[in-house]
Amino acid sequence: MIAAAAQAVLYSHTHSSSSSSISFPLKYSHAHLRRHAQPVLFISRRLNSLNVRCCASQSNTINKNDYERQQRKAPDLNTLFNRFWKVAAPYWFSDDKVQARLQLAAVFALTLATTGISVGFNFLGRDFYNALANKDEEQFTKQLVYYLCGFAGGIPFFVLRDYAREILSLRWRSWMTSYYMQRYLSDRTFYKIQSQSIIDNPDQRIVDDLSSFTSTALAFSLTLFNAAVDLISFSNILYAIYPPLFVVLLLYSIGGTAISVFLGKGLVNLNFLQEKKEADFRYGLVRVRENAESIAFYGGEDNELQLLLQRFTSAFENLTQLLISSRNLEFFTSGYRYLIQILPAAVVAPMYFSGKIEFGVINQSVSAFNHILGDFSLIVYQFQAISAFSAVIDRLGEFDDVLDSSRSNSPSDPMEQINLTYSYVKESQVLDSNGSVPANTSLRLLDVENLTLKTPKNNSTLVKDLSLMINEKDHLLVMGPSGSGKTSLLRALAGLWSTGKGKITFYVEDGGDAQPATSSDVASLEVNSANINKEFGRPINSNSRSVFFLPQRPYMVLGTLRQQLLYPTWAEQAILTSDDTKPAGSLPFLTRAPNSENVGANRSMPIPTTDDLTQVLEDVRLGYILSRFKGLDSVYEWSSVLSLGEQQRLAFARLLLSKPKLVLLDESTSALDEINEAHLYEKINTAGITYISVGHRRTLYAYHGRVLRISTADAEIEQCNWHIESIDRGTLHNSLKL
Ligand SMILES: Nc1ncnc2c1ncn2[C@@H]1O[C@H](COP(=O)(O)OP(=O)(O)OP(=O)(O)O)[C@@H](O)[C@H]1O
Repeated sequence: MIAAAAQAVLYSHTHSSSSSSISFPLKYSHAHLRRHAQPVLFISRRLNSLNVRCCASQSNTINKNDYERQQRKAPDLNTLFNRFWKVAAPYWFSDDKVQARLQLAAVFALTLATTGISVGFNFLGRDFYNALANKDEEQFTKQLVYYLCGFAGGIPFFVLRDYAREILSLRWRSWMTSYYMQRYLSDRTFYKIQSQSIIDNPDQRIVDDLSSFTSTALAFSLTLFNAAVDLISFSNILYAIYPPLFVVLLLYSIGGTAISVFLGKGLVNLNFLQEKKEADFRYGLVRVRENAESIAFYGGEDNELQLLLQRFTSAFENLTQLLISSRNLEFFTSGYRYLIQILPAAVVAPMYFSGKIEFGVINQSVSAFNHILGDFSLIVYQFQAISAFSAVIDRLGEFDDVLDSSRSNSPSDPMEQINLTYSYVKESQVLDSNGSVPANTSLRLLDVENLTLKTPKNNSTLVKDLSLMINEKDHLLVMGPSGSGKTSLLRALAGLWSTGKGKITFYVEDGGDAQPATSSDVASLEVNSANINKEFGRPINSNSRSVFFLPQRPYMVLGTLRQQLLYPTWAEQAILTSDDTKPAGSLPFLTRAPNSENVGANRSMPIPTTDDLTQVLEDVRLGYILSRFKGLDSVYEWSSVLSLGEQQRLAFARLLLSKPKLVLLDESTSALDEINEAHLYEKINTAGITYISVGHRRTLYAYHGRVLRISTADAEIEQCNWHIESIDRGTLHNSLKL
C-alpha cells in the first residue's frame, strides 16, 4: 500500500503539468471554464423557459460581439512584454523593495530545493522498482524507509514554497492596489475616465486584474525558473539513459507547441472581452442597487432585467466562444499529455528486452522524460492560462497608460487650455502709503478673464469670452436656459473641465501676515501664480478656508453622520483608527508618504467638536435627525435614509463648518422649500461666505447682488453669449411679482 502511495506521489510529480506543482491561478483557465459550463447552460435553459423578449437584442448582441472581436486587435508580443514590465517593475524598485526582494529570493530558494527533492525522488523510484523487480526484500525495505524519510523531509518544502509564494503575491498585490488607487484618485483621473468614457471598468481592473496579475506573474516566473532548473537536472539523466530519447522529446515538444499556438491564437482576445463583459454585467447590478428607489418609482424592473440579461447574454456569448476555442485546444493537449505516458517506455523497451537496462530504468526514464517534456511544453500545457494572463497584462497596461497620461496631461497648444491658478493672499490688508485703508478695500476672490469654455470631447462652445470679477460679499447668480452651460462654468471654475481658453484666478488665503489682493497688487500676484499653482494643486474643498463647491446632488460618504459632516475638510481625521494615529485604510506594512497635494490642506483648522456638529445641525434645521438616527456615530446608507432636501441641508452644514471665503453652489437648494432656502442663504451670508449660485428660481434674486445670464451659444455667431445685470430692488420686485 505504501508503495502504491509512493508511486502515486511520484506520478503526481512526474505528470504534473509544467513539471512542478505550481499552477496558474487565472480565472479562465480550463478548470474555470469547466466549472462555469454548468451555470451557463442552466441560465441558457432559463432564458429559453422565460421566453425572454430580447431575441432581437440578443442577435444585436451577437453581432456586437463579433464586431467587438474583430475590432479589438490582439496586442503583439513586444507590446505585451513592454506592458508587463511597465506594470510589474515599480513594486520591485519601491519603498518595499528590500522586503520584496528578500521574500522573492526565499521563494526561489524553496523552489530550487523542491526541484532537488524531485531529482532525489527520481533516483529513489528507480532503486525502489529495481528492488521490487529483483524480489530483493531487504533492499526493498531499505528503499521503503528511504522513501518515507524522503516524504517527511521533502513535503514541507513543497508546502512552504507555495505558502511563501502566496504571501509575497499578497504583499505585491497590496502595494499595487494602493499604488493604482492613489493614481486613480489623484488629479481627478477617476472623473476624467468616467466623464469621457476613456476605458471600461477601472474598478474591475483594480480589484480582479491586479490580483490575477500578481499571483500569475509570480507563479509564471517560478514556473519558468523551475523549468530551467528541471531541464538541467533531468536532461543529464535522460541523456545518460538513451540519447535518441532526447531527440524524440525535442521533436515532440516543438511540434506540440506550434500546434497549440495555432489552435489557441484567438484566446487572448476572447479572454480580454470576457473580463470586460463580466465587469459590465456586475456594474449593471451595482447600478440597480444604487438606484433602487428611482427604478422602483419608475417601475423600471422589466427594463433593468432586459438590460442585465443583455449584458449577461453578451458575456455568455463570449464565454461560449471561449469554451469552443478551449475545447479545440483541449482535444489536442489531452492527446499530447496522454501519449507521453507510454512514449518513453515504448522507445526504451527494446533495450530492456535485450537486457541492456534494468526494469527500474524504464520508470526513471518515464519520470525524467515527463519532467523535461513538461519544461519544454509550458506553452502547450498553459496556453489557456497564458492567454488569460496576456489579457490581464493588456488591460492593466492600458489602465496604467491612462493613469500616466492623465498625470502628464500637457496640451500640445497651451493657448487651447484654460489657465486656472490659485494665488496666495494674506489675511489682512495693506495700508496706503499715508497709513489709511485704501478705498478699494474689498478683498478680491476670483477673476475670470476672457474665458471661452468648450465641452471636453466634441469641443462645442458653451461660453464665449467671459470676463468677470468677484469680490468679497459680491454674490453672483448664474442663470440661463437648460443646457446653456451653467454647471459647466462651475466645472471650469472647479478645474474639472479645462477645454477652451482664458484665465481663471482664485485668490486664496494662506493665513499669514498682511497683504491685500486689491487691484493695485494683482500684477505681482499673477507673477507668483505659476509657482503657487504647482505647489498647491487643488485648494477647492480641500482648502476649505478659500473655495468650496457644492454639487446639486450632495455626495453622501459611507459611514457615520459625523463623517458626513466632516467631509471633505476633515475627511482624513474622520477615519482615524481608534489609536488616532493611523488612518483605518492604511496597510500594515506599507508606509506611504502622504499625498503632497493634500498636505497642509486643513492644518490650520481644528476639527469640530461634537457640540459644534450638533449646533451646525440645528443651524440648518436638521437637529431632529440626531435622535432619529441615534446620535452622530451610527452608520446608515445616508443617501437612502435622508430626503434630497435633507441631504442638501447637510451639505450646507458642511459648508458652515468649513467657512470658506467663496462657495460655488450648483442648484444646491433646488430640493428645498423657499423658507428653508432663505434660511440657508441667510446663514451663509452671516458666516461671511461669498457665493456664486447656479439656479433657475426667481426667489434666488433676493440673496444675490448681480446676475450673470448665459444664453445657449450659437456656433455661427461670434458675439459673447452672456451679460451681467445688477439686481436692484426694482428688478427684484418685478421678478417676484411675475
Ligand atoms: N461630459 C460631457 N461631455 C460633453 N458634453 C457634455 C458633458 N456634460 C455635459 N455636456 C453638455 O454640455 C452642455 C451644458 O451642460 P450643463 O450641465 O453645463 O448645462 P446647464 O446649463 O447646467 O443645464 P441645466 O440647467 O439643465 O442643469 C449640455 O449641452 C450638455 O449636454
